[in-house]
Amino acid sequence: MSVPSVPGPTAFPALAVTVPATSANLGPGFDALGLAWDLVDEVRLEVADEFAVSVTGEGAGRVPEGRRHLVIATLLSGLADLGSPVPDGIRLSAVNRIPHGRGLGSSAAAVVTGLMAAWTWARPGRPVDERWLLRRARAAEGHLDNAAPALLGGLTLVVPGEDRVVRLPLDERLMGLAFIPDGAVATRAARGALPPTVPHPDASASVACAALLVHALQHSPQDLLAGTQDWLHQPYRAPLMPASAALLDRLRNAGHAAVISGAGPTVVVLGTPADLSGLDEALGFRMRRLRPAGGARVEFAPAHRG
Ligand SMILES: Nc1ncnc2c1ncn2[C@@H]1O[C@H](COP(=O)(O)OP(=O)(O)O)[C@@H](O)[C@H]1O
Ligand SMILES: N[C@@H](CCOP(=O)(O)O)C(=O)O
Repeated sequence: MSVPSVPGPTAFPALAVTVPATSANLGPGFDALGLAWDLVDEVRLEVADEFAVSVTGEGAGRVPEGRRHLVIATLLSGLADLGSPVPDGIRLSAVNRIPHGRGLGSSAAAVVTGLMAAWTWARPGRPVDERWLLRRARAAEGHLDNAAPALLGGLTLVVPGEDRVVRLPLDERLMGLAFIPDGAVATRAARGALPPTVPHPDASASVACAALLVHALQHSPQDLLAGTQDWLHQPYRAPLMPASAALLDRLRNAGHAAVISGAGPTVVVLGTPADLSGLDEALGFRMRRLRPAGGARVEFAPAHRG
């Protein structure tokens, strides 16, 4: 079946999409909890005669160009899924701030960007269908704990077995401090390091910690250290990121609620401004203060000139 071509570029207004970085897992909430941060990718998209990609910042010169660029590939598959005409070309220009392969949800941000644009082009004026977007994001990513906060902002919980998400309140004092290493670890490789089963005591301790973590994030920062213990993924991934694992241990032994962000290798310390003050630089890591942020936004943009 051939896809109908578009009547003309004016059918697809130029779009500006912003999507935040995210920390998935947050310790014991593997594939379930996620938090959006004020570190944002900005992408401008418009229909053109061919596929053209221009990236500044993170991933510049390294991400695939043309149809294989993750935002464009997701946008095209989203349009096709919605039964929309698919353009012959797209011009994408991106200002990327989310580092790639560091556990801060860059790929989920790219997927959410493409899906938000697809929805806006295919269903102009209609509020985004959250279930559709989450279903497509799960198909692309395999898990929803990054895409959910990237879409909705704040703290989110993925409902098990469903393409549904609950947005949770967050203590207003909560902040993060990221230690971002120079080297990347692909999420796919980090998922490959996980065992098929875990001991029952580890699973039951994780349930208690995940529940305590939600309580701590909502009302009780003093419980963050106890609530961020993890037995499900961080220990198994430590050999892939020894410097991050060592930093994690050092910070936790000093009483800080440090976790591996997503699949790593970034380490994020959660806490109030007072909890995070006085934390020192770590060799081989750059530090970035993070504040919780809102979710994805899409706006009409002026057409490209020249
Ligand atoms: N903004 C982007 N534009 C194009 N490709 C991207 C973008 N962000 C991520 N990617 C792709 O996703 C890969 C990183 O994904 P992943 O291993 O899941 O790590 P992360 O923890 O950063 O999401 C990059 O190497 C790149 O191929
Ligand atoms: N739950 C996932 C989260 C991956 O997050 P990312 O930011 O590293 O892509 C996992 O732990 O595999």
